[in-house]
Amino acid sequence: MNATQEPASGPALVWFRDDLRLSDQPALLAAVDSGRPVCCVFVLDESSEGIRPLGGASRWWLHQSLRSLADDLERAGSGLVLRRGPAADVIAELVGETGATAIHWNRRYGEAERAVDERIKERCRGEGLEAHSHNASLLFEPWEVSTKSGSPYSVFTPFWRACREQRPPSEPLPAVRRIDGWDQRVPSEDLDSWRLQPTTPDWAGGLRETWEPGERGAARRLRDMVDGLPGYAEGRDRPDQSATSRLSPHLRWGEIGPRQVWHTMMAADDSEAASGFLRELCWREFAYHVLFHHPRLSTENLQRKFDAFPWPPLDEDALRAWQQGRTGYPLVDAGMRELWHSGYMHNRVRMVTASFLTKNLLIDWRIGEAWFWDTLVDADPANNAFNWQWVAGSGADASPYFRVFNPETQRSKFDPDDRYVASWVPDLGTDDYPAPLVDLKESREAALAAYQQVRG
Ligand SMILES: Cc1cc2nc3c(=O)[nH]c(=O)nc-3n(C[C@H](O)[C@H](O)[C@H](O)COP(=O)(O)OP(=O)(O)OC[C@H]3O[C@@H](n4cnc5c(N)ncnc54)[C@H](O)[C@@H]3O)c2cc1C
Repeated sequence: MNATQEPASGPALVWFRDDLRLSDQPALLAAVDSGRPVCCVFVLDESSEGIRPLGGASRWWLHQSLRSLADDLERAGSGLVLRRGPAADVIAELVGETGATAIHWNRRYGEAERAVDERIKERCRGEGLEAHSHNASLLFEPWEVSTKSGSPYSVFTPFWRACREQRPPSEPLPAVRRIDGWDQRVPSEDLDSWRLQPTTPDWAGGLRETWEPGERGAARRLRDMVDGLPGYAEGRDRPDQSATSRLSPHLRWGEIGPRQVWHTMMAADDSEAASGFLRELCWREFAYHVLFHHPRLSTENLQRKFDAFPWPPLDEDALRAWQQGRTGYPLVDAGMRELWHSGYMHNRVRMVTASFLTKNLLIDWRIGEAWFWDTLVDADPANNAFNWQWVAGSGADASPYFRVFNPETQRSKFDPDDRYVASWVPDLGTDDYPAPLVDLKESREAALAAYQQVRG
């Protein structure tokens, strides 16, 4: 960074990350309120140590979301500078190029991301620049909720109770409508040159027809959810109904913040239904709480005794059948095909497909987590690994090891008329549909025998 710049003359940098919105956007609002001109930037960082590369569906989403953010910023009076590279170096270069005197960002909670932020903060301190971090993506930050003895929660229900007993999450901040944008041009890369979208083959048709990435799409989903709130409690477990919000990718990229969701729901007429919905939203908070305290969540068993789990050698054919939705179990296949087509899968079906992979096929949960990471539009650093470990039994407040979801029982319970299955598995009942890959009873018993070895 160039310490010879006149301190007061430079802009405030706003570094966008998982917070691609203009409303309830503390970093942006603080920069605007500081009275300095504002230079908005997004850095595609695929090379800092420990940063996990984005999956394919997330890359697609990010492309659309950045386009939408750039349009919204332009309407408000600012450009969006796009750069690629190790974030700490890129931000340092930008400070040098613009003479920025302050940097604002919203906090992230992964270990590698925090290390990058810390490096930048240290540099700023050394050079007399202001570095301000804010909370945009959680209701309660991981260090704000703890047990009476001061330790992190490892069980959800007391965590949820503690969240409710805390002061309510603060009100969302007003949307930024006018930005005094930094008018001296700095080079920006072309979004298309980042190749976040597939070209040939173009597998994103299903994503395009299903989603509207960006802040407007997120607000629309929230409005629809308020209208659908009365049906949530009963319908949320039913993949054949559209009872859930589908806010997850919007929350993942911060096109909407949880404070906005919380307060909108609290203002809704049906407080009981709202509370049921907010409980689910707090699973997201809990996953981040766990990620913060167990940074290797996507690679290490939370319960270390599971390190001794006797995973057999990987059966590549079985894995491929699961990925392609050709296991011969219609609910599993419907979920995996929905995922491939739309980048989404209903929560109940995620649990069933994950249980089938880890327990009926005895394939390591990390392999399933990686597939979801690549294919989900909501692939989330906390929620994905947290839930995989929950299903596998190795995680926090996890499903007990002996709980093996039976995909046929789940199908008759949660998709009683086969409407969901029929919409994704049109070949069911034809000669093209595969025979069952494994016997449910035998594979369940094999799983239980393997799990017995790590009980203790
Ligand atoms: C194996 C597996 C992997 C998963 N991977 C992800 C992931 O990568 N990203 C992700 O956002 N969710 C993940 N989930 C959690 C859950 O399936 C999705 O959040 C939910 O299906 C999103 O749909 P929705 O927005 O309509 O949910 P709604 O029912 O409308 O819930 C509202 C919001 O609450 C949060 N939420 C709901 N359920 C959970 C949960 N079990 N854990 C954490 N947060 C929750 C989400 O942010 C969601 O958008 C996973 C679940 C399983 C079983």
